This record gives sequence, C-alpha cells and structure tokens, in this order.
Amino acid sequence: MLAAMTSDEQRDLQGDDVSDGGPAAWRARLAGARLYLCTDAREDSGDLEEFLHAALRGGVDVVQLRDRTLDVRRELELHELVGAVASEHGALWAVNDRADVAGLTSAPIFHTGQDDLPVAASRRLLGAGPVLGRSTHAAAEAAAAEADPEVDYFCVGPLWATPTKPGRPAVGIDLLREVAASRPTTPWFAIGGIDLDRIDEVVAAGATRAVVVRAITGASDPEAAARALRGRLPR
Ligand SMILES: Cc1ncc(COP(=O)(O)OP(=O)(O)O)c(N)n1
Ligand SMILES: Cc1ncsc1CCOP(=O)(O)O
Ligand SMILES: [Mg+2]
Repeated sequence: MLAAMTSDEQRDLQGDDVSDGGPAAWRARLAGARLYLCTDAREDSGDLEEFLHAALRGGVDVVQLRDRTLDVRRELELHELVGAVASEHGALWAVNDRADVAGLTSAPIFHTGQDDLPVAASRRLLGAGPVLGRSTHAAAEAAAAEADPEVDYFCVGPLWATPTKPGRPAVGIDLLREVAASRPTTPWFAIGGIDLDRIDEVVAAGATRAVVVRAITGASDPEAAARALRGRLPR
C-alpha cells in the first residue's frame, strides 16, 4: 500500500509534521546535525548506556549502533536502548545495513553502503518516513547520492585508512574538496580516520559534518572528546 504512493503522499500519511517528532522533524534535525557517532555495543565494558549519555551530552547529534558481533535478538534489544537514550537527548539514531531490523524498530535513520541494499529497495521496504543515508567512496558515487531524491544524506570516505573499516582504502582529502566544491544540497558527512588532530583539516577542505568511531569510542572521557570535536565543527 505505502509503496504504491509517492514519497510525499506517504510522508503525509505518516504524519509529516515537524512538531510531532515525525519524518519532517527528523529531516530538520539532520540538516542541523554536525557530529555523528558510530559505536560498537561495548559488550566487554558493559557501559553502553552510560557511554551514550556521555557522548550525547558532549554534543553528538546522531548515533548509530554498528556491531557485527551481535546476534539479531541482542541487536534489536540494544537498538531499543540506543533509541531511548538518543530520544532523551533530542538526538537522532540509526540502524545500519539491515532493513529487516530497521523495520522492526522506530529508528529515524537507516544507513546503507555501496555493497548493501539499494536505496530504492530500502525505501520500498521501509516507506517514506525513515531518513536514508548512504556511504560513498568516489566522486561519481557522491554525485549519484546527491542526484537520488530518496537519499537524505551521504558520507564520503574513508578519508584515511582505518581499522574500523578494513579492506576499504583511503579516498584522501582531495575527494572531500571535490565533493565540497560541487556544493551538494543533500546533507553530507566526512568519515574515516577523523580525530581531534585532523578535524580542522577536514573542515578546511569544506566538510561541515563528520562521522567518527574511535575518536569517541576510544576516548577515556567520551563527553569531553565529543565536545572537543563538536567545537571544531561549524555551528
Ligand atoms: C554514518 C555511516 N557512514 C558510513 C558507514 C559505512 O557503511 P558501509 O560502507 O556499508 O560499511 P559498514 O558500516 O556496513 O561496515 C556507516 N555504517 N555509517
Ligand atoms: C564505518 C566507516 N566507513 C568508512 S570509514 C568507517 C569507520 C570510521 O571509523 P574511525 O572514525 O574510527 O576511523
Ligand atoms: Mg553497510
């Protein structure tokens, strides 16, 4: 039923109203988002909830649970936790890769990469509501994401090679400059190897938004780490 309607019709039906925290509010928050955190489940330390509160207090705008070691039941449980904590802070939260899992949650965001489900298929499965994010690693992929009306944001990277994305070579900061110069109207984030030492270079190259993993997950004080990164990104 939903799939037979246009995206605008679906959004109307699903309560596309900034005041009700629905899809329009998610997109408005995304437009203002600057710092996006991908985190593992921190099962070893058992402090996921405390960690999330700290990162969100520090200024993280979007949080994604990204942990391939989880079985699907545990992943669903933890998405509930992530969603509850993110909502307390007025932040967005994302499901990665699995549209079936996303469809079972109330996640505002579903993220896929070039080797995952196509964007059109994600939209068909999830309807018009969720914000759809896409990873890109080349100028042509970024241009395709920008041209696709179903893509709500895209990421460009990894700028530097990183152990959190093995097998994906660095794209280099020049790609970021090229994408920035094309002045995308779709919100876009820089990703991969970004930390406090590199964030100024990323911003100087034209990015206004960044995704990080280790710069916050590996910090002894995640709140301070998030606050410091957020402080280097534009308002
Ligand atoms: C916000 C965000 N950006 C990029 C990715 C990476 O997605 P992908 O290339 O599909 O790699 P995996 O995360 O699936 O390993 C992401 N998950 N989130
Ligand atoms: C998920 C992903 N996609 C491209 S790089 C990356 C991981 C970035 O991790 P870090 O910020 O620790 O380098
Ligand atoms: Mg993926």
